[in-house]
Amino acid sequence: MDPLGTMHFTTIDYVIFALLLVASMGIGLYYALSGGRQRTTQEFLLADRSMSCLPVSLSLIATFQSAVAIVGVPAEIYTHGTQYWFIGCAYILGLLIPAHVFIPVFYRLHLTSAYQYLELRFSKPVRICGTLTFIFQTVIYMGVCVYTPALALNAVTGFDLWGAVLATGLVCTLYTTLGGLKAVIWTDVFQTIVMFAGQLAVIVVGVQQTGGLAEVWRKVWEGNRISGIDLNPDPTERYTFWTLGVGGVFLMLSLYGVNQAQVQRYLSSKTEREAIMSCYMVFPSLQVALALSCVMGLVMFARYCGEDQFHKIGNLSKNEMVLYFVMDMLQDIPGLSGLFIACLFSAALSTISSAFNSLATVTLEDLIKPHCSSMTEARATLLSKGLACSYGLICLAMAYLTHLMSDSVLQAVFKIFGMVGGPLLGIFCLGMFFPWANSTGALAGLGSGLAMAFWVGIGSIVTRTSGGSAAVSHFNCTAVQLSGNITTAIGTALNSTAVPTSTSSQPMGLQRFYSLSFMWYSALSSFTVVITGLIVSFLTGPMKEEDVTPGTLYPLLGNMLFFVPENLKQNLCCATPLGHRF
Ligand SMILES: O=C(O)CCCC[C@@H]1SC[C@@H]2NC(=O)N[C@@H]21
Ligand code: NA
Repeated sequence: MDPLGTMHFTTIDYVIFALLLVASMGIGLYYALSGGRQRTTQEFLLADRSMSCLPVSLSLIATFQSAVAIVGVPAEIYTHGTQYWFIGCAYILGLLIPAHVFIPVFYRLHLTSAYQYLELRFSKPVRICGTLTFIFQTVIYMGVCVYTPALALNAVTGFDLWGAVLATGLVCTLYTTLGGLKAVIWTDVFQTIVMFAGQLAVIVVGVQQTGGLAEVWRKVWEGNRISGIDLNPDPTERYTFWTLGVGGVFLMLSLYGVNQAQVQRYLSSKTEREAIMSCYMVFPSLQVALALSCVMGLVMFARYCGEDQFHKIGNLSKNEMVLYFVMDMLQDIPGLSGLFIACLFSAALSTISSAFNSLATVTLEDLIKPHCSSMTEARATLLSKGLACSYGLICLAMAYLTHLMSDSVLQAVFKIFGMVGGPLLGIFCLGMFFPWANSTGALAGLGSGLAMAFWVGIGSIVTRTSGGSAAVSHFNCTAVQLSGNITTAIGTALNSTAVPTSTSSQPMGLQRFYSLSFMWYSALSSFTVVITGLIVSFLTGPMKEEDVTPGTLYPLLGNMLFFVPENLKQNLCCATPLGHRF
């Protein structure tokens, strides 16, 4: 094992990587030539609303489990310990609320695009703004998802960067354009299995090569990587139980509650019950995905924390050192490094294919169809295929911009979701829970939410203080004092990889605002939307409940007071309109 760039793939590794691409293409072709042969938008965009909960739930996971998590989470655990694992607590409410609030409303309105809701509840301009916001968020996100695996691979194995980006982008564009949502969902199922297998392989081999479970646990424990629950209420602390467990709920709601890619999967289910079941089934698999990536970070720590190992990865970027670790573990076992490469690209493919398909859906449904209602079904389907294809090419261009991103892609993605997904969550909540909200209020709300989010987000990037630059903890995992020169080596390495330790004097005023943890962006921006939306609605004449389109309100109060008898609720304020019992 000598320095970087000399890790070679054997033929079998390339074969496994090629097999992943061929299998994905095969599924795409199968759905292009079977069933209705993708001749209607109902089939191309919604899989004929015939899906059952198992494939939908695996596709829901795959959509927001990209190479960013596969590479970024282990790097996070390695450098800062297991505090991040507490995001698992956000999955409970983060999936229960979508299952019992958002899915029933969207499913009973029989929508195709989530943003049709905004026109039904408010007006067409609100729908257009929602759609454009979603397109902006998704185009940036998928650029990061394509670039991350290719960049990390290239740095560690010399794997041709643009060859990988092109191969991934083109194969993905092809099978998404050919096979529609059915192909995207079933390739997601296949790719999720490959993702889990690849991570498991690294963990098993890593534990075995680091001296077994007991040895790994001892090193991890002595290297204080196991973080206890951090109840620090300071909102500028990057990851605490509050930023992850509570801030994370808003992040999950913006993704699993109102994001078009996920809503489309709920709508493709054959019944509302199947859609709700798929949301429930996401919970265990998402916990497994989180556990795999966290354990991978712990095994990586145990492997390299020793004084004799650290020099190998001391000067690598976070993402590169994860790939180095993987290649270090799997290099000598034929095919396993190919399996992990397939795992990395499965993560990327399953995310960007969902992005292409959802982008094509909203562009057709929200931006094109309303202006040419006379379009025939065949033309509409052809157009949605053309859209999926053109979004694929845009994605490759976005991939190029991504290498400007900050070192931690995980952090960059959380910021994108917080800054753009948060305001979208806010506008849907404004519509569903507040009957008085009108479309002027909704537009003002969305605008203020985006302004607030971009103010804190850009501010944090400009002043490079997003979420308080936590000090990088020490790497020694043995109680034994390190000999002089090695300590220097570790110290030097730390300086090159360490983020500047948080300044002793707490930042004040605006500086403190900019150092708000990015995990609070979703909550902050969605609250801004709701509060501004309500104020502007009351100022411009609030709507009356009877004027609101039926089925677009979620009787929050009515359902919270489920224990109050119906007749009493009738003459109170918040009767649950019969037939809309959620
Ligand atoms: O694309 C990625 O993998 C990074 C984004 C992660 C999005 C959120 S984080 C909580 C939930 N768990 C996941 O695996 N994805 C979503
Ligand atoms: Na994915």
